[in-house]
Amino acid sequence: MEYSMVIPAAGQGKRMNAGKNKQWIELKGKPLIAHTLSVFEEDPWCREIILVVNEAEQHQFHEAVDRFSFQKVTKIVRGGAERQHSVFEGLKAVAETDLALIHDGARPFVQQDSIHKLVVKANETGAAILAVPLKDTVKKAKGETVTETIDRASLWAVQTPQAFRLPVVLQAHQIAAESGYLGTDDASLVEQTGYPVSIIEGDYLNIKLTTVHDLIFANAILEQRERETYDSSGTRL
Ligand SMILES: Nc1ccn([C@@H]2O[C@H](COP(=O)(O)OP(=O)(O)OP(=O)(O)O)[C@@H](O)[C@H]2O)c(=O)n1
Ligand SMILES: C[C@](O)(CO)[C@H](O)COP(=O)(O)O
Repeated sequence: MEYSMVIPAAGQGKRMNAGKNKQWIELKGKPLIAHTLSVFEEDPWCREIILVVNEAEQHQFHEAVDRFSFQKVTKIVRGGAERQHSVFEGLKAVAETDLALIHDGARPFVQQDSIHKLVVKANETGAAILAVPLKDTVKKAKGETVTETIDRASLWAVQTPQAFRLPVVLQAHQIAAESGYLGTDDASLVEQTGYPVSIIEGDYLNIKLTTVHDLIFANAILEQRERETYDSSGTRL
């Protein structure tokens, strides 16, 4: 089962407050975006990657793709003001394919088994997302006063990749662009069309690096994975 991958990386990383696009923050000596691209470069099911970047950094992204030899990056396209606009530009650049996946450039830790479970489901249903059950209680508030506690039994923390038959997600983006609807994920646009979206339980380690605190978790995850890959004598397992 093959898929095309759209990776939006055209944000500014404002909440990270690093003074640059967080995609260039180095983890173990490698830029964040390179960690994310490696996942799909190494996935045999991934047939092409469309990288969506901001205009000011196009050259920098081309350099990174060459430096790390990301052969599957077939196009680097310009994003837009919002994540949704960037994704739409990426989808328009996808070559004819059955399945299009969309994955945040800021999520470097998604693992192949989660991706493949998602792809199998999306092949069946036409639309599927990765998510994890919420672990915290969620409340609504008006100012500093709680107004409602939401039953968390049916709540999920949504991740990416999100996987869709290409015509389904392209049409949803087209409709949203015409109506001015702005969603925080691509599945919400598909839901707006009435198309059912399936959930596949993912992995809590598939975090999105958004604020500086997430870098602590990121380095801990990398340390843990290194320990799993090498034994105490430094021999690769
Ligand atoms: N106009 C935008 C905004 C976001 N993204 C991408 O969408 C992913 C998820 O967005 P987010 O984590 O919010 O990244 P930023 O928008 O860069 O962060 P911030 O909101 O803190 O500025 C990121 O890989 C980001 O680069 C994008 O391609 N185009
Ligand atoms: C798409 C997403 O990662 C799903 O949780 C999330 O909505 C992206 O939000 P952001 O504010 O654009 O990072």
